Formats: sequence, structure tokens, C-alpha cells
Amino acid sequence: MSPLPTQPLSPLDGRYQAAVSGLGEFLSEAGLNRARVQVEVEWLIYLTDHSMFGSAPLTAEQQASLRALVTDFGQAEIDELAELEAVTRHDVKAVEYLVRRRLASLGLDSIAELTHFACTSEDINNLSYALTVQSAVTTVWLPKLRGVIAKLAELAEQHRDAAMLCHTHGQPATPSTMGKELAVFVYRLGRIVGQLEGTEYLGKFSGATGTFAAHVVADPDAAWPTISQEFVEGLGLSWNPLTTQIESHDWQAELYNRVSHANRVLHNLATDIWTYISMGYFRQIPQAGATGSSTMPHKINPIRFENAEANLELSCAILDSLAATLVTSRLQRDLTDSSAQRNIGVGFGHSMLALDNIQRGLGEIDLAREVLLADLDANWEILGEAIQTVIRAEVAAGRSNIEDPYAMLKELTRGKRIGQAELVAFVSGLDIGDAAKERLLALTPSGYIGLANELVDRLPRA
Ligand SMILES: O=C(O)C[C@H](Nc1ncnc2c1ncn2[C@@H]1O[C@H](COP(=O)(O)O)[C@@H](O)[C@H]1O)C(=O)O
Repeated sequence: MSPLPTQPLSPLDGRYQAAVSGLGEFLSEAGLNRARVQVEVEWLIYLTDHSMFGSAPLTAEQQASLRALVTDFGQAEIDELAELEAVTRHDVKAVEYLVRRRLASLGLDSIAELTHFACTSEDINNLSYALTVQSAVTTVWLPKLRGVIAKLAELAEQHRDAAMLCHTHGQPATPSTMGKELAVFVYRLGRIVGQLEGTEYLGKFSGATGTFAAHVVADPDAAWPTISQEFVEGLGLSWNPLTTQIESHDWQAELYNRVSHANRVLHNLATDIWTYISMGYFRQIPQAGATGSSTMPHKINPIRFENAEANLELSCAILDSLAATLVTSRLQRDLTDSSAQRNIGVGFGHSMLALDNIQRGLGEIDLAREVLLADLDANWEILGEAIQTVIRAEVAAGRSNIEDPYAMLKELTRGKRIGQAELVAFVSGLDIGDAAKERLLALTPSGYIGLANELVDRLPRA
């Protein structure tokens, strides 16, 4: 057997590449290296703009040519960095050397020694991770989540009035509408999106042990904490003033916990829709050319929701691990965070893939209203709650003397299948006020939905 050509080991880089490719723009190694170049370049521009260490501000053209190193970052830079790193055995040093090489070719040798000035690698790395994770979350993952929420909100609105038998403990229970049940997920996910929108992306820029030691020795008079704050905030990040060598990663733990929380709510959605499909409440729309089972030709399987379930679990496993481990680093630093952070994209990738499958799955189901109605009609005993509650209200209001209405209805309905006729006969014989009796006689399982449909209208408008 001849060996295969090099293969991607992760399915995210193989069969699912198209669904997650937007994340690779930021959370891949190349995305990280491009951000590292950006931070190095911006620090050079900051130092020269402030004429530090005898430098003079670069011309607008020179600044643009430096920034073009970021915007034009491509395969040539990726290959060159790999070559440089093979020698340096240090990924950030390789980026510094790449920038220095470009300075030479741009005729900016005079500022070469300001490259990576007073920086420890983490000064570059933490800002690069904050920038790339921020971009991935705000421009790729959150929009995908918002797309799923919008689709769910559309379905909630569409099925606002579709009465449905509920199941608590898997047993028939007081009905709702399918719209309201979907709206619950819209509301839950919307809250988490709100929290995610408030994420603080923190950055530190204070040298080898977070003390500005090299900075102060190089220029005792400069206001280094202010410079650090200005620089970090200038990149669109929040400044972390007090750290060891590494940014403490608390913002990352907070973010990944929230993303995991969103994943878990989506998992609940996926398993609920799967269950509704298996109950016949949702019908799967056949896709032209698709096969359900390789042997049972009749089948359409709910594979979109099953794929989502598995990938949400994988995403949580990775993001939970990151959230749990990134917040500790021995003394002033160990390198475990660096190794772990290389998997941020994998954590988001599995979630992104799940979102893609949920989005597709939601577009391939139809509500089977007749099944919903038939199920409601087969379970008149669920009106036991309505009847006992109305009797109690009548007793409280002095219009009835019935003793222990709950026990009475329990006797009639518990563990039994009661039809419309038995319930009508039972209600007709009740000694309660006329208006209440009329209300009960008019009640059907599909009409016993409370305010379920109106509750859908309480969803915040997008
Ligand atoms: O500014 C510094 O570099 C300070 C230095 N701490 C480090 N900070 C950040 N990166 C470092 C550090 N040390 C190593 N490396 C480089 O990390 C890379 C680890 O590679 P891999 O195991 O593939 O994740 C790999 O490229 C390593 O070379 C310290 O001594 O405190």
C-alpha cells in the first residue's frame, strides 16, 4: 500500500471545510501570524509617530507601505515565516525577522531596532489573539448564530398559533403552541448574544514580567503605562494594566463559557427538534437526490440535528477545557496557554459547523399540523388541570361547595384516557356557576393553550 498524500486530520479541515472556512481567516495559524505582523507594525508606527528614541514620524506613504504588510499578507509570507521559524524555533521571533526584512526592502532600516521594541512575545501574542478572536466572534460566529436565531424567530412567528400537546416527563401535559416553544429558544439565545456582545477583549503590553522594566531602563521619563494603554486601546481592545508576563486570559474564560452556554442551549434545541420529528410533529422535507438509509429506502433521517448535537458536544469539550485551563499559569508564565490557545479555532469550528447544520435542518422541516391536532384530540384528560382549577376558583368565590376538586379530577383522569364525551358528561354534572361551566364545556385540548400564542409576541424585535 502506498502512503496517502498528506491529509487533514481534523474533519473541520476536511469534509466540513466549507462550513467553517470563515473562521480560518482569523483563527488559523496564518490568521494569527497576520495579526502578529499587524501588532508589530502598529507598534513601529506608534513609536515613530511619538518620535521615540530619536525616530521621526513616518510619512503617510511609509505608514501605508508598512500596513500593506498586513493587508497583503498571503502565501509568500506564510512560506517565509515557516522558513524563518525552522531556524529561530520561535514563532514570534520569526515574525519579528519577517518585519525587519520588509523594513529593509522598504528602505526603513533606520527603524529596524524599534521592531518588537521592549516586547516579550506575549505582548504580541495576547494582542493578536484578542484581535483575531474578536474578529472571529463578531464577524463570523455571532452572525451565524444570529442567522439561526432569526430563522427560529421566523418559525416561532409562523407557528405562533399551532396548538400542540406538551410533554413534561415525556407524558402528555398542558398544551402550548409550537411557536411559543420555539420562542423560548429565541429568547434564551438572544440573552446570551447580548452577553456576548458585551465581551471585553483585554490586552496587556508591559514586557517580560508585566513591569515595564526594559521600557523604564530604556527611557525613564516616558509614561509607559499611558503609552501601553493608548496602544492597546488604539487597536480596539480594552487595556489590562496588571498582569504577569501573560495576559491573564480571564476574558477568554468568560467568552468561552458563554459560547459553551450558547452551545448547550442549541444542543437542547437540536434534541427537541429531533424528538418532535420522531413524534411526527415536524415532517422532514425530502431533498432531491438524497438518501436516508443505505438499506431502508423509505427513510429520511434527521442527520442535520444529529450532526449538530455531536459537534456542539465537541465544541463544549474544547471551549470548557480552554476556559478551565487558560486562567492558570505557573508563577509569571508557563507555556501551556500557548499550546492550548492553538485550539481556539477548533472549539469555534465545531460550534460553527453545528450552527450550519441547525440552519440547514430548520429549513428542511415542515410542521405537521394534522398530527399535532390528532395528538391533542387523543388526550382530553389533560383538561383535568383546567377543570380542577376552575372548580377551586368557584369554591373560593362562594359559587360551589365541591370538596377537594383536585382529588375528584385525579380520580377521574389519573393514568386514564378520557374522551370528550366523558368530560362533557362530568362537567355538565358539576355544581358550579353557569359562566364557569360554559367556559369548561367550550374547552378543547387545542383551545387550552393559555396565552402561548401571545407570548410569542413578547420576543424582542430584531
Ligand atoms: O518573549 C519571550 O519569548 C519570553 C519567553 N516566553 C515565551 N513566550 C511566548 N512564546 C514562547 C516563549 N518561549 C518560547 N516560546 C515559543 O512558543 C512556541 C511554542 O510552540 P508550540 O509548542 O508549537 O506551541 C515556540 O515557537 C517557542 O519558541 C520567556 O522566556 O519568558
